[in-house]
Amino acid sequence: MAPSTTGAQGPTPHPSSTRLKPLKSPISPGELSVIEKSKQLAAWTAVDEHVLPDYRVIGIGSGSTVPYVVERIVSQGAEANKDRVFIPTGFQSKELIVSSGLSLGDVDQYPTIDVTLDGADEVDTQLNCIKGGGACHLREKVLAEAATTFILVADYRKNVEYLGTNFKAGVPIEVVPFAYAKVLQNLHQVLDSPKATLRMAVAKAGPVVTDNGNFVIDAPFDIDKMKEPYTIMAQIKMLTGVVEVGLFCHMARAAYFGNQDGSVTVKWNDGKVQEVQATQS
Ligand SMILES: O=C(CO)[C@H](O)[C@H](O)COP(=O)(O)O
Repeated sequence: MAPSTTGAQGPTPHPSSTRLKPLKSPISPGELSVIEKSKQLAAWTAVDEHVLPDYRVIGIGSGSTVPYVVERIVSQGAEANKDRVFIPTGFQSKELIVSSGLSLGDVDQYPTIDVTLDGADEVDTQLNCIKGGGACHLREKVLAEAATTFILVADYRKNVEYLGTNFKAGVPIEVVPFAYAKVLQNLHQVLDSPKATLRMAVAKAGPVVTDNGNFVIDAPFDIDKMKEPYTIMAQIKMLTGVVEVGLFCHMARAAYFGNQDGSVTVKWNDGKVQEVQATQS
């Protein structure tokens, strides 16, 4: 967390901090692409069903769907949000919380969270998911586990039968930097992931460095292994030097997928699947 600066006049607000935003979405629906619209539908529907008036501690995940989660929470109004605290999963969600005028907290202050809403790279029929495309999966998993209810939000492309169907980059694995070569070797030689690679930064020379100062390895596995995500997750997690694995198994209560036709598919952890007409305003 960035330290807050406190002067004689009291705390100095974050430069992008504003008062709570007005009720209406700042983004006109006509300006959104089909994929963006489906992310928004999923996020809004999930917020309407799971961010309840008496909830006080709310976890905010990472990725491109999460801004719509925050947008919808803000639309619940200043009164609904005034006694709430929002816990981020990384730099992006911290900025979102602060710039929306919501109160920021951290999981070490609030180890019990009423609900955490987060995106996913892919979700299977049992609500196992791949996370970590944005390299935030360590904090994301902590906030998922700390939450009484963990909810996934995504567009229709992420709704699959088996993990690894569309998301081919592999399982994101956060590792301590000095152990990365050893873990890569383990993945290549022991866990049958010959294409596992260190994730490299795009606008910086060298590897991606997570919000926790660690590196990320992306490890693709055969579909047969991905059909048993808990097994492969446990095997990876046992490698010394691994901090966290971007496979979230048996954690989500429900997953909301926005569809191209404007409906939302809701998959529940008891196997129930619903098609709902999405929230439009
Ligand atoms: O796990 C994540 C970051 O670590 C994200 O939630 C995941 O990558 C989905 O992001 P997006 O909605 O942008 O596709």
